[in-house]
Amino acid sequence: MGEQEVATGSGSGRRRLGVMGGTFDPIHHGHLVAASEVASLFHLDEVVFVPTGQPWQKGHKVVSPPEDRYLMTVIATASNPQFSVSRIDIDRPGPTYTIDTLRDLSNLNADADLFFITGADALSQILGWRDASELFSLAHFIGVTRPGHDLTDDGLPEGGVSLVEIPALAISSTDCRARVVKGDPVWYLVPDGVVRYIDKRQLYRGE
Ligand SMILES: Nc1ncnc2c1ncn2[C@@H]1O[C@H](COP(=O)(O)OP(=O)(O)OP(=O)(O)O)[C@@H](O)[C@H]1O
Ligand SMILES: O=C(O)c1ccc[n+]([C@@H]2O[C@H](COP(=O)([O-])O)[C@@H](O)[C@H]2O)c1
Repeated sequence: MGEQEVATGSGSGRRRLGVMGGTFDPIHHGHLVAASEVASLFHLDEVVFVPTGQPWQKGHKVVSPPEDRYLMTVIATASNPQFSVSRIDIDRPGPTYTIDTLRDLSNLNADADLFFITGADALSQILGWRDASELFSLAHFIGVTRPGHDLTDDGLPEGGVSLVEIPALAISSTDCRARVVKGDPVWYLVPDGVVRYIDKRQLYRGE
């Protein structure tokens, strides 16, 4: 894709599918704003949220069951007709690698160009991901600003990555979990339905 086509899709006639991968433990407004901003800036037709199955780089941390993270993602995205959620990573056995996510999504969406959305922190780790050099042939990567992290495409293939500034939300899942442990509110950091779901399932209480 040329620069103009990346930005607007002009001339390709193909569907433009955003992919927002994450552990989403829990999903919060930082994730949702990132997806919404990129959808608007890059004229995406849809953004599919893909909760990880087994996030291998978070192996040292306790991660909530995939089904809980999937359901919170469904609850958080349900009201936006442009957003959907995929089970592909939670249904695939073994550790989750983005190379598999993108291969599966491109097989399922042969009519679409893929745009993988990632925060500045994740983007800076990408060269350590499995089959990193192949990732850029399957999707265009869009790195978004995140408070506390430098956004850079140093070392990444030219033309394979776009960097965009989005409204700064200093929210992390780590902080949301810590707040629940302390009994502090997570209202307005995560969608209302996610606050209720965390409470109903008593998530993060034992950490
Ligand atoms: N506040 C935010 N602003 C922009 N991007 C974000 C923000 N929070 C998360 N992201 C991006 O969303 C994707 C999924 O993130 P993830 O589910 O690991 O959330 P997290 O808040 O980083 O979680 P944790 O604190 O548990 O590491 C990553 O690409 C991450 O960089
Ligand atoms: O492919 C990899 O090796 C790889 C390593 C770490 C993270 N990722 C992906 O990056 C996205 C954000 O991951 P995380 O762990 O920050 O929630 C998510 O889609 C992960 O599957 C991918």
